[in-house]
Amino acid sequence: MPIEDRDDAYVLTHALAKDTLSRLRDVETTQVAFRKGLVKLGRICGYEIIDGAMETEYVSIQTPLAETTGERVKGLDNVVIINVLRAATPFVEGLLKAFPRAKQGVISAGRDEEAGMDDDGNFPITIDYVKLPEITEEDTVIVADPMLATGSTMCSVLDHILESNAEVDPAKLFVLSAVSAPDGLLRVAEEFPDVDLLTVSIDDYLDDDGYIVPGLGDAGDRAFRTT
Ligand SMILES: O=P(O)(O)OC[C@H]1O[C@H](OP(=O)(O)OP(=O)(O)O)[C@H](O)[C@@H]1O
Ligand SMILES: O=c1cc[nH]c(=O)[nH]1
Ligand SMILES: [Mg+2]
Repeated sequence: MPIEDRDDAYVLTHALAKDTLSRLRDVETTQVAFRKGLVKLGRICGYEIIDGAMETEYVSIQTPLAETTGERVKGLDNVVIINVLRAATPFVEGLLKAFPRAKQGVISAGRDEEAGMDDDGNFPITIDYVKLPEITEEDTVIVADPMLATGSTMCSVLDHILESNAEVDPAKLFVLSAVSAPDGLLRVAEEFPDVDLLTVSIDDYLDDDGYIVPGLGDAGDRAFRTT
């Protein structure tokens, strides 16, 4: 089974996802390789979500030689992908290879690193820009952000998504990350019990600056070559 239920989250265990994440973790990985790795990981995660969480239906097909029965994935037109700027941009580029017809939303969210974490381990979050598509009851919504650390960003993002769609519950709501910290998973699960958390790795802990250890450093800085 490529998706394991680990209590805190569902973990995507595809060997290529682990391989790709290991390359992303390496401090020697260059900006270009890092960005390409996030794209690749997004594509693998997309395929795994299709395999593990979406249904198929039988369809009748006429090949050049005979009539036969084929299988198609249901609901691919009812997928919404939310890109949490900025680090999710290459990750979402990969996801879109699996869900090319997805509706897309964008939320620009940043941790106030200067203010730092408060005593409860949360960061102040600045949300600058929100543009979301309409979300319907048939939709599978995937909120993508490669890093889930304290969970402060994701909780703010989910507040915005759910407030802007207060009348409608989507069929499924996934939070997809590459690397998660136990604290962040717990916080999102407590505040949003109806959300399914998907991740490639649950790492060990957060350091005093709110970085995931062992983690991969600052995903936005590594992908965009800022410091
Ligand atoms: O769980 P949290 O403690 O909120 O941390 C996770 C957030 O931190 C990073 O974004 P950052 O604020 O560095 O913005 P960036 O993507 O522009 O680099 C990351 O992409 C997440 O959005
Ligand atoms: O470890 C972390 C934590 C937050 N954001 C990142 O990019 N990395
Ligand atoms: Mg960053």
